[in-house]
Amino acid sequence: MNAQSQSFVTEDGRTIGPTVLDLRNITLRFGGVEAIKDISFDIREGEIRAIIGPNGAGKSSMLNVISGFYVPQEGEVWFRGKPRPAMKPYEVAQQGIARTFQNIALFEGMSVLDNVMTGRLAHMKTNILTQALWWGAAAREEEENRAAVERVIDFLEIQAIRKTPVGRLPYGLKKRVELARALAAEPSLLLLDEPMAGMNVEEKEDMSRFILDVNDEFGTTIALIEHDMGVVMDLSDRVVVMDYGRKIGDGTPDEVRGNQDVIDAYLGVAHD
Ligand SMILES: Nc1ncnc2c1ncn2[C@@H]1O[C@H](COP(=O)(O)OP(=O)(O)OP(=O)(O)O)[C@@H](O)[C@H]1O
Repeated sequence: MNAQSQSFVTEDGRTIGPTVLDLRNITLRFGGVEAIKDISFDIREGEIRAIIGPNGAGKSSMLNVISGFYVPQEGEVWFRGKPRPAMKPYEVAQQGIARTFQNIALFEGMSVLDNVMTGRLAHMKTNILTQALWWGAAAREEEENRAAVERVIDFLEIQAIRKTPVGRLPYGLKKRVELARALAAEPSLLLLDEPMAGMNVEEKEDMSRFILDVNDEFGTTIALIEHDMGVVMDLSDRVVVMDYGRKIGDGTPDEVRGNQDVIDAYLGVAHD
């Protein structure tokens, strides 16, 4: 058994499983700009893994590599023990990876329920032809999709707004609906791009609780980008720190807090 297939226990007694996603020597360029420079790190089953760093460090680019939106020029993405070929984002979604976006990407004119329902697209197997030929399968699938969506709506406590058009909701609730849509896909790996951005303290507390509950109840592995250091350090099992496209730190919140490169580059400026 190699190190990547072993489990370990975190500082607060949580068991983290084997490696789900292994990023190996990833380099991503946009023309002359190297957004990611030779970065390697892994994400393990059941953990909450944060990616932090100053503006422009390359965090969103990294999340886009993981979600299949960008294909790196160098390096490999290994998923569940196999190198992942270049894939379309919907193929990545079919592998059980779902995400939310830095700038909310919902259908503003549609109801909360319909928005969350779009999260089931990766699960929809029947097409118009099979629906016409075989009503039974289509009806069963529709029922499963509805049930999954209702579970998520209950879990995230958004029953009261299920019929409300998303455009009428306050910002914090929109972020929660976006999380609901990602969860409706029943992902095994959930990617959250700044889930607390623009939220007030109360909304951040709610979102933190939901993220922890998702991880706890469904065992969902979570990778998140977040600027609020308090939130990151409270939520995460392990943290990767990026700066100017490079990885400058990787470890538990305590290890990262004590890393001089991180203090110099980032934490030191904002936090004592
Ligand atoms: N589509 C793109 N085309 C060209 N350059 C890009 C593109 N996306 C990102 N970059 C550049 O890559 C670098 C990393 O950007 P990225 O958005 O990944 O950083 P970030 O850490 O997520 O920043 P922030 O915290 O501000 O969101 C930046 O120099 C950015 O200008």
